[in-house]
Amino acid sequence: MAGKPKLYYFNGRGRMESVRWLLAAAGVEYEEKLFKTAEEFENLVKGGKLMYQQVPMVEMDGMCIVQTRAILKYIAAKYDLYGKDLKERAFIDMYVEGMRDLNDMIMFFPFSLPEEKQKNLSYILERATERFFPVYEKALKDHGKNYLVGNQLSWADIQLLEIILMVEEIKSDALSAFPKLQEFKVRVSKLPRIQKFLQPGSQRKPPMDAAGLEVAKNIFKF
Ligand SMILES: COc1ccc(CSC[C@H](NC(=O)CCCN)C(=O)NCC(=O)O)cc1
Repeated sequence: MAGKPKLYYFNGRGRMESVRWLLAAAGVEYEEKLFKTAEEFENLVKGGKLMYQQVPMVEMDGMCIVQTRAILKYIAAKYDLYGKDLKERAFIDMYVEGMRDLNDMIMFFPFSLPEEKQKNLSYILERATERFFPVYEKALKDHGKNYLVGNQLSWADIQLLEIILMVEEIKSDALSAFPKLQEFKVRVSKLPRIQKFLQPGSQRKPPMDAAGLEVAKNIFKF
């Protein structure tokens, strides 16, 4: 019997948070190997398990999977969160890739120069509310079902809830013009596995703060 997946990363969201969300939505328990220092990370690199000497890395099913998209695709396919056919999979990919574009803007925002923070924040919110959220609002409206793709929960729904909550951390009323997204957020947040992941004390990580940023900079030598 294979053991639980092991997630190798630092104690922050970074590029691993979407993996945490997807495993939680799949109902899969996992262990975290959270390194705190550059030395610990270098020892992991020396151990030879990192194909490109980079993390995130997820050890599962006898593999050391690296590259966040590769990890997410494997988990989505394995746990029936990747649509029922190629066309559904294509829509899931289109949706999650757009969400990744927005996620990357938010993920790297803490690295903004002080004099650019306000400009960058405005840019993130403009893109979220003018480019990305309208796509998912329309998709929910046109599809007329509870989920973005097909008639069951998929990776795209999990990623959408994650990005909605991240944008609301920046601007709490970000969904004010998106009634379908508001309904979606309430509905998906109530799914038992998601509800459990959203509870305090879960393996979900908080937004990056100044201390966490310094840890990441020290580990990865930004
Ligand atoms: C707060 O947001 C972040 C974003 C990224 C990171 C660093 S993730 C670790 C990095 N991995 C990658 O760049 C993977 C890219 C694959 N396409 C890493 O392992 N850096 C070490 C190195 O590149 O040598 C930390 C906090």
